[in-house]
Amino acid sequence: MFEVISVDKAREKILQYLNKKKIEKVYFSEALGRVTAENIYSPMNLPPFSRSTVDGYAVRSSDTIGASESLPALLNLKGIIEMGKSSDIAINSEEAMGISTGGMLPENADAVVMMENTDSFDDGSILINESVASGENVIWEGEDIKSKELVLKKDHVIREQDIGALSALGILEIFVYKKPTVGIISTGDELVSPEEELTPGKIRDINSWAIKACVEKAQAIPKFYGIIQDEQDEFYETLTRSQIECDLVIISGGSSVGTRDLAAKTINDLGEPGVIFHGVSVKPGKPTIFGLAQDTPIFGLSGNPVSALVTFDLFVRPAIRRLLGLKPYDESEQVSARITRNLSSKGGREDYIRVSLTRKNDGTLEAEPILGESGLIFTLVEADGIIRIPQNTEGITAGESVQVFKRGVIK
Ligand SMILES: Nc1nc2c(c(=O)[nH]1)N[C@H]1C(S)=C(S)[C@@H](COP(=O)(O)OP(=O)(O)OC[C@H]3O[C@@H](n4cnc5c(N)ncnc54)[C@H](O)[C@@H]3O)O[C@H]1N2
Ligand code: MOO
Repeated sequence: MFEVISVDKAREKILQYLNKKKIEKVYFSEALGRVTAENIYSPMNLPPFSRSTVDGYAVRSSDTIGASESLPALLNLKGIIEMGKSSDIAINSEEAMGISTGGMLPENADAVVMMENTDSFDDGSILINESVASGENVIWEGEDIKSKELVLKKDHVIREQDIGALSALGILEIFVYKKPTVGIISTGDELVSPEEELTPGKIRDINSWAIKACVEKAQAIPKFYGIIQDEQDEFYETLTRSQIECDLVIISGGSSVGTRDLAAKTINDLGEPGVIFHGVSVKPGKPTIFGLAQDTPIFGLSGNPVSALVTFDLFVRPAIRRLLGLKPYDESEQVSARITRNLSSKGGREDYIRVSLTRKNDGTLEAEPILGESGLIFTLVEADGIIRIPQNTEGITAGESVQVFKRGVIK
């Protein structure tokens, strides 16, 4: 039998071995949610020229001193600045030019008077009914960011606005941490693929597909290695191939200690350091394995689909997030809710209970436990999340507030 360690210890050990992030270049518009692997500096001033923030007249502010509705300043209209065109005209003393919001300020102008604060006089001149200060209604060249200034720091998670900023600066390619390729192996003589007809004793493969979806959701790239039989040579050959081709490998099934359970043995057969731990004091997911073959992290998850998915969240997702340069645990994935029933738990073990969530009229959430064996995928289909009963408690009482790890979108 295996020796179990706590969930915290298991997570600590996993992260200890996951410190080799790879880097790749991506097109800026594909970078949402990725993490910068370099400091990015601006190649230019933004805006590249001083711009008006209103529709009106570009002026020299000194020409408007003391102007008011009762005593307007009369300025000569030198023309109109067209949008998207460079203005090489300069204004001189007592001159103004028509300008639109975003238009390029003519040379010598340092302010813009809003249209509504002017009156037309004749074709060639305009009355200015207010005085404007230097810089009023203007964004100066480089006011947003200056050439060589830091745009995005290394280890920054790229958001929508960052992509807009990269576009503004014409920064087309950036270095980010590489999306890990994750090998997925399902094991078991009883498994067939979803297209196949079932014959007695067979079941369709759940884990390959559910884990593939988990991997995609975690922003990594899944790579299927199919269903392999509980047979040593095939297992060894597939694991060797996947360990070479992938950044991380997930095996489901064969994690326990039965004679057919080949995962731990095969990970050890692949060489040093082999299995790092086998067995975690958690339900479901007790037989979880973590090991390394030639530096490639390998997870052996239980064949029971609910265990496989719960332990993916607990152990594999933090590992993938680490390789992507993200913080291993994302607290935004949790919400608080009130539990509707008493739940007991064996001390010395963390229990994860599936729950369905209901939004009450007062806006709070209620969590209803869904009990059942970890082989029952529909207990997870009906669930909106999972709650944790900590290792050193004997349960939770109805009405208590609990943290729910979301497994889906809360309606
Ligand atoms: N004598 C003991 N037996 C078991 C123990 C134990 O402590 N002593 N632990 C049980 C627990 S808890 C778990 S969890 C499982 C772990 O088993 P394995 O990881 O070795 O997985 P398998 O035996 O291969 O499969 C378990 C179960 O899941 C089904 N399965 C497997 N793969 C898939 C798949 N891809 N899609 C759908 N279903 C799958 C498989 O048919 C089995 O029913 O061990 C218990 N036994
Ligand atoms: O530890 Mo098992 O994962 O309860 O089904």
